[in-house]
Amino acid sequence: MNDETARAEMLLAKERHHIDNLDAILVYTLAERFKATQAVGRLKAEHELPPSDPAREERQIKRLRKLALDADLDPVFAETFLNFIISEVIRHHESMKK
Ligand SMILES: C=C(O[C@@H]1C=C(C(=O)O)C=C[C@H]1O)C(=O)O
Repeated sequence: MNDETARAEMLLAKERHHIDNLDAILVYTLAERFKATQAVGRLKAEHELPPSDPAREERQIKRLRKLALDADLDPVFAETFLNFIISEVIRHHESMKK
């Protein structure tokens, strides 16, 4: 292995370590989000409120698209990702219904 390859390997390992830390943040963040949405789901089930709230979702998507643009993240990706999470949350809320 020449010096340049060795340096590339070192940079790769460093970036991958950074990625691993970011993945951990994502997992813990998602876990916290699902804990919060579970609490919302319990309230909805107890008070016979509908599992989904399309108006709230519309506001969230609008806000998230703006945040994504500010953060240099593809807003279409951000929207798809949030919709994926929200549909899982709604599925949980459906199953909590009495
Ligand atoms: C968590 C809620 O339930 C649903 C899930 C949402 C979410 O995951 O952000 C948003 C709106 C609802 O469709 C809520 O009503 O706040």
